Amino acid sequence: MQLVTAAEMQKIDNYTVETIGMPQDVLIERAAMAVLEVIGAGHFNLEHILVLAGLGNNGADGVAIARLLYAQGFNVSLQFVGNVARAKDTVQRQLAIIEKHGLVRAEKSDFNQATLIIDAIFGTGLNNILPEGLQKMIKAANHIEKAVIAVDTPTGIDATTGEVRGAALKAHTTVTFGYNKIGLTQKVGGYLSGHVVVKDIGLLTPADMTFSQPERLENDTTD
Ligand SMILES: NC(=O)C1=CN([C@@H]2O[C@H](COP(=O)(O)OP(=O)(O)OC[C@H]3O[C@@H](n4cnc5c(N)ncnc54)[C@H](O)[C@@H]3O)[C@@H](O)[C@H]2O)[C@@H](O)CC1
Ligand SMILES: [K+]
Repeated sequence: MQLVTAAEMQKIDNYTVETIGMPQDVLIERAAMAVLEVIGAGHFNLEHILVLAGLGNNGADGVAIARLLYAQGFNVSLQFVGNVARAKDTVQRQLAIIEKHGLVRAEKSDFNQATLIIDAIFGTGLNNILPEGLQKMIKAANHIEKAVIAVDTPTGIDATTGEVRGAALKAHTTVTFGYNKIGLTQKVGGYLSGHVVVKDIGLLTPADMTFSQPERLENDTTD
């Protein structure tokens, strides 16, 4: 299996979108569909699904996931973390769709009511310690031990090193896109990611791509 750093994943994302010309919204839709597959295949309690979304592409995946769940008739709440006015274009486009679709954003989340939490706050774009308010929220969410599915990476885990950036939302399952990330296999990140499922969403790798960590065979147990 090939493991990648956050920077390598960003290079692959950029190549797919900028060089190949795959629309980002297509990748977001495929990412959301991949997460729905994992939700459907698991034994999660789907009575009340809470989607926590950030302001970048990880958040855009989250809005698309909430929309697909809503369209299937699930009881879903979508809550943003951060000021939506500052969200990336990809998020704004997803928001414009759900507005017409009828899914209303929740102003405040009730963790106690949720039977499943979808973590789409930060993914491979995480580059700093989490804001203090978010750290508090994450610690409170970890405390009540709800089932969490992380989108691409658990929020707060550095995808390259597996270190916790202030606080991290513990996942039961992490659905990661394209390649598994080194940080989801090492240190605390390995534990907090739970069961990691790698999903193909149509990302394309440049032919001359080099990776910092050599590919390992599935049954290779050497370090
Ligand atoms: N780029 C693409 O083409 C695709 C990206 N995808 C998703 O997009 C994610 C990466 O998206 P982004 O690069 O937009 O990044 P994120 O959505 O992970 O983060 C959003 C932004 O938050 C800011 N940020 C980082 N750390 C912060 C901190 N500690 N406190 C406050 N703000 C902080 C950064 O400006 C970052 O770009 C992936 O994990 C994946 O889920 C998928 O939708 C597939 C396609
Ligand atoms: K996430």
